[in-house]
Amino acid sequence: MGSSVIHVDDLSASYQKNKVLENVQFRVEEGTLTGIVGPNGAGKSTLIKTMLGLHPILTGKVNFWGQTFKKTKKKIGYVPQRGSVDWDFPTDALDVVTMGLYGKIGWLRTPSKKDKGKAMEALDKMGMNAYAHRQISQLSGGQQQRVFLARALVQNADLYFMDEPLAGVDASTEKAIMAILQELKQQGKTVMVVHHDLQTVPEYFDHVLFLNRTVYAYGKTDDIFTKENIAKTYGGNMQWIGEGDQYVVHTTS
Ligand SMILES: Nc1ncnc2c1ncn2[C@@H]1O[C@H](COP(=O)(O)OP(=O)(O)OP(=O)(O)O)[C@@H](O)[C@H]1O
Repeated sequence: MGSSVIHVDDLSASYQKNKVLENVQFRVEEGTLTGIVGPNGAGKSTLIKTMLGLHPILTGKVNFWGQTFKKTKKKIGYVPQRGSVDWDFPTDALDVVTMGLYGKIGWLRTPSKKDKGKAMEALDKMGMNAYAHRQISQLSGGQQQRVFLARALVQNADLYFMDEPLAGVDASTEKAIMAILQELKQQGKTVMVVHHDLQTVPEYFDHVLFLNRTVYAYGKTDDIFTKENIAKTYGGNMQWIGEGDQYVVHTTS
């Protein structure tokens, strides 16, 4: 059994006076692949941002390997929501991926040939080597997402947070991204992914975090991905059809 990588205790966060996270509490074991699910506005993005020091903590504590984020941030990778990034920034795909190495090579150093080689390798892995010198604004949404994944790969972190990497991508990109997530897990890395499609949760994730302002359930998908937990987290808006491992979930509003 792996040891706990993430400890979140009594975490709350707000925007002005609007508390959007309250008493959030969970532990995540090393080498797990967790899907973070919950309705729109549940606080999934805010949870990640708060854990990574991008949004202030109102109360509570977040630890990685028993230490603060500041002390461990080099071991942590983050893939933000595609919509939150300025894609008009004039840079090409290779540069975006090379930036993933900056934690290691330092901001002031010009990337070496070897660094560029590593970045090319990651682009290749995501099927994007032909687009290395394409401006990022001229890539499709799915291609931008692949570039982001390549950037996370070169960072070679031990823990990854990804905010909806599968949103708006086609079936082949979804497959490519899931293969990478599985590979990271096989390497013993810990991955947390905000995910919207409840139907694919049992196939994609070994753990699931049900979030709606607070944690409704966290644990092994086999144990806690139940009709009851979905109903609790989503209110009356979800309908469960089928039995056993037939997960067919419909939004009714
Ligand atoms: N910058 C902001 N200023 C004010 N309120 C915000 C801001 N960002 C998010 N919120 C609010 O905080 C709550 C949680 O938002 P968050 O984006 O974390 O939810 P989410 O679960 O990621 O949603 P979605 O699934 O729709 O992406 C929402 O009510 C949202 O309106």
